[in-house]
Amino acid sequence: MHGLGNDFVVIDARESSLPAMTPAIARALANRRTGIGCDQLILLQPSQTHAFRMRIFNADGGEVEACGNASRAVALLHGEPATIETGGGPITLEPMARGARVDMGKPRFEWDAIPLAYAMDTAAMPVGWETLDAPMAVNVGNPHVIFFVGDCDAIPLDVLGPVIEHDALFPERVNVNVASIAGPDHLKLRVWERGVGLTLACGTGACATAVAAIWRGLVNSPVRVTLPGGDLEIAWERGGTILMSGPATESFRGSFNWDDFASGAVA
Ligand SMILES: N[C@@H](CCC[C@H](N)C(=O)O)C(=O)O
Repeated sequence: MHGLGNDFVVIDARESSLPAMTPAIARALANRRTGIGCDQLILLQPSQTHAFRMRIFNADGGEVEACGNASRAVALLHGEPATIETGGGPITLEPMARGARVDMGKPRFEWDAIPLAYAMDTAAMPVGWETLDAPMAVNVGNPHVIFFVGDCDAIPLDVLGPVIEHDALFPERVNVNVASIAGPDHLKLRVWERGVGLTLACGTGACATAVAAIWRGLVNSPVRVTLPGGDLEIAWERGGTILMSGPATESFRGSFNWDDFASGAVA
């Protein structure tokens, strides 16, 4: 499945049992040369507390807390409204024609909730990397840092993204967003995703960037966020939860031999 070109292998194990997923197996499945190939591996499993549980593994094999685009894809797959469990907290899915609306929960702004390595004002961080400075950090289930720039297409995100992702300021690493204000209700955004790299779209990046722009009074809610893969609409009022709406697509259904990946036969 994919959301705006951010693509996923979704394994539906809600009614079947699987051997334990490991970072090595996730990495092997995500490998575009020798595996199936995806930005994120999504594993659906039973939940004790909610309709089901969505686990997310980045292409580097690391398990993470949230994925906005996959949430819409999973809403489409599930086909009816549901509140589900994720590592970043419960989220509510509402499928729509060719996509979904997702209540992503409340953003967090405390420095230790991002998390950062030490205390600072997360709304105007006194830090910078080359031409990028004074970002805002927001946790929307997963950690994001957001830079507002004149022209986000002019930023060498392929160079600065990995440097910022791995900076010691971010003990759990970070997703790096560069955004430009395209109008009072419109943002343009590019994202360097933690554990993946440049992607065509990042749903949580769009949520975090919209929240940061609304917080700073740069745009109104709802705001259209244009990513390289297409558009999302994000609505957020101070104190409230984030509503994300946009498309999702099922590309194909298939099967694979688990043992090929588990044994290391497929790197
Ligand atoms: N593509 C995702 C975000 C996936 C997780 C992220 N790379 C992280 O490490 O937190 C999205 O659509 O939100």
